[in-house]
Amino acid sequence: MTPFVPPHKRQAWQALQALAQGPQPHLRELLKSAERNAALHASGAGISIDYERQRVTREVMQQLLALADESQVMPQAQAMFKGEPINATEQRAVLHVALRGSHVPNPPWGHEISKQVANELHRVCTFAEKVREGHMKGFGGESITDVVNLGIGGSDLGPRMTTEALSHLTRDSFKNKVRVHYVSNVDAWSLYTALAYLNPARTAFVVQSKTFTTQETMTLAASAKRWLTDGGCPADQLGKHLIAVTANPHISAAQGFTPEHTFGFWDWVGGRYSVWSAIGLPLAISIGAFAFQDMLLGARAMDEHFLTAPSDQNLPLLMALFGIWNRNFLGATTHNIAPYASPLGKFASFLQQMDMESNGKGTHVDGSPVEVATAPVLWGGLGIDGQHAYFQLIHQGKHLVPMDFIGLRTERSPLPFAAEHHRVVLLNMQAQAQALAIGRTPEETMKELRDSGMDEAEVQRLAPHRSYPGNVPSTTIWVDALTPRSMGALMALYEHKVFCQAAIWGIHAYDQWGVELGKKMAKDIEAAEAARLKA
Ligand SMILES: O=P(O)(O)OC[C@H]1O[C@](O)(CO)[C@@H](O)[C@@H]1O
Repeated sequence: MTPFVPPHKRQAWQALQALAQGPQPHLRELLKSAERNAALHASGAGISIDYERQRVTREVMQQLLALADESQVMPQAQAMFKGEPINATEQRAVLHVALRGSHVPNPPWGHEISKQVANELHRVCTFAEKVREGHMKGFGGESITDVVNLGIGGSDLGPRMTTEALSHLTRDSFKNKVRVHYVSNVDAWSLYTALAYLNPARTAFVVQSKTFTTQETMTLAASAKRWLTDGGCPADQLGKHLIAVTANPHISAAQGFTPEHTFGFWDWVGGRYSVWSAIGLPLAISIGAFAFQDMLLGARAMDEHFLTAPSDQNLPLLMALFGIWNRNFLGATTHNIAPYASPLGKFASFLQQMDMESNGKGTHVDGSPVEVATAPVLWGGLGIDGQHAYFQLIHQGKHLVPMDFIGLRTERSPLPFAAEHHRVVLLNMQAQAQALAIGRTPEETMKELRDSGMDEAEVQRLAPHRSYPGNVPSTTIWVDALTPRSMGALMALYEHKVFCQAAIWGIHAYDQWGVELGKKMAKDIEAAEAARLKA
């Protein structure tokens, strides 16, 4: 690879700047070309994207793709898949992709890693099935019926989000006798409300922490042990109720977690990319080992698509490029994620960590300050609910908010009238995308008001309030149906999008030094307080 050049010094970046400063056709104009619209679609791994509502002309697309080339995005991706230490500030490889490819012949990351991954995956899946079948017994010999996940950030958001997205698939499963709960917040109410109706004799805790030093999680784990002993569990039987998932098993072992209840992963798995590892254990308990492995296969399918699809058909790369165009050239400071499928209610929260903890950076890989914008503020939630809450701002406010609409082509809920619900959901999604894109001019508004019989003075008074500037860019992401496989592909799509953007911005996506200062200060305050009490 050639020496690092900051993004704004690259030829394609400068060409894009010139294009952005020139006359920009409104989406209303761009969308008139049926030929253009027909070309702006791509698909792979069971997912397709429609991007005719991005504010891109042929010239812009050419330069965006040239920028990806000039930024050596794909050689950087190959370096990641080969296990090169691309997380340079922590001197680590970044191999979450290996977690879903242990079956791949001749893996670029090497057979040894695949072997380790396959072994641990086997342990996780076997254990998850044992719990689901009621063979995990508590101190009184009764089966465990409730599993409480204690973890935060990447040790919570991935399994929590996917459990909500996919557990409906297993609701009727005769095998699953176990409910899974999640507690991330160290606020006592959070633990109290999760435990209020649980029976200590039938409850197990999965303490998930890559480091096994996170203060919030360790505080929750200590209280969980206390709750168990207060509930009658003899101290020497606590191990029956405690499971550790960590990359630091020597720390969990020192705290009494047994080897058979300890599941490992590796320092080359970033917390926010760890749901594919043993961190997925509560999800596997919830949806079953088979479905969990299916999710891994979906992610692997997206990995293959990412590595092999040509640039102009490559979903993660295209989504990264639209993000760069909107952020760096059209000046959007935020980005909204709007799933139109209620099981994806926590998807935006999951992506917030993935995107903002990865790319909320201000230093280039060579240590120089970044002079262009990096990750936008990513936010969102279920589109249907957003329509009746914050979409007002997106339609008429002063922020430009590019959007990802996520829709399901088929919906499989067992309600007999589900098709009617799905129809209403999808027509709303399509209407919002179109309304945001084309808007409604004052002239069109006046005509509509006049046609409704309104008198002219009222037409003049109301038209400015009832017009819409439009020109809000969006991508519509179509998922065939919500299954473990498509979920895996969708998550991996965003992971690689984040990777591509970091590769173009020239920043490290896989460290998170920004979160450390606050942690250190909390420790300093704690130490000062302890010293004051001792004095
Ligand atoms: O799994 P751990 O080590 O408890 O860390 C939890 C989370 O905390 C962070 O380090 C941020 O503080 C995240 O990156 C991570 O996912």
